[in-house]
Amino acid sequence: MPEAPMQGLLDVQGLGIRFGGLDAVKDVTASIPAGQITAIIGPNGAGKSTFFNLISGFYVPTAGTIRFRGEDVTRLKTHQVVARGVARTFQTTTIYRELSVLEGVMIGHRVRTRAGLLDALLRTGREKRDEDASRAGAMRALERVGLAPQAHRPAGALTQEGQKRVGIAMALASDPALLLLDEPAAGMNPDETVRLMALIRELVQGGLSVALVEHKMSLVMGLADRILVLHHGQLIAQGTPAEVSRDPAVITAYLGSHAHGGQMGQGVGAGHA
Ligand SMILES: Nc1ncnc2c1ncn2[C@@H]1O[C@H](COP(=O)(O)OP(=O)(O)OP(=O)(O)O)[C@@H](O)[C@H]1O
Repeated sequence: MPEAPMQGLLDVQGLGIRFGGLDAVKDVTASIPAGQITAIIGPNGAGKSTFFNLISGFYVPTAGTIRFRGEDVTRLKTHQVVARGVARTFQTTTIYRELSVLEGVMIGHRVRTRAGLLDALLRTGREKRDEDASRAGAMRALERVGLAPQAHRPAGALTQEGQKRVGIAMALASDPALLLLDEPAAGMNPDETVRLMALIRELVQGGLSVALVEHKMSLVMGLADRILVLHHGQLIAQGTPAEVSRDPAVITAYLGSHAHGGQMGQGVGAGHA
């Protein structure tokens, strides 16, 4: 496959990580463009989560480079990557049920950025100094996900959909340029999924760039501008949803995967692209 031109918001070159004898991600060269929605897909065990953990600074690669806005961020720690404008959500968000939604977003954000959990909970000097800025950032983030009116409710009182939005607000509170969403639609019903897609589109229209890992093909095909397809840790295809869904290598990869063959098969045949 020809190498992708290095002109994205985030570029990876020859990216790889080995666990023991296994190449979970191998020699991936790709770009995540600015102002678009990029989906990372692939059958079970393809390396999607690992790729995500690499580009968000949770894992240090054993090969290759990661550049964000042209800067080499390959070996930076997670909070340094966040500070440069990359933030991620998690499949399951830890909600502090007794705290207000606003406090939860503030703490969730701080834990992943500068102050540690103890700083945040014990309100050390550093925590207090930054609290006002943090509160304002958290409030802006809640506005962006439509939760401002619920800011002072206990987080545990929100619906599951509301709690998912809290997870997105936690990531947005650091005001990222690139938002990484880890299976955002997991556990959502079709109506909730449609509302989530509308929210992601709104965020992108507001200037954010988004990359997501997602199993739900209806969401991927209906939302993504660009798709990267991983299989056995390697990039086997990239392109628009229409291009990727008729790519023979992609179809073969999914058909060969017992767990997800049917799912991708429906996506390909149902004309979502
Ligand atoms: N920390 C780790 N240590 C050892 N092996 C790992 C680790 N993380 C992932 N792997 C292995 O790397 C491969 C890729 O896993 P990964 O979770 O990235 O795939 P995935 O595409 O996200 O899968 P799924 O769709 O099932 O979530 C798998 O074989 C997995 O067992």
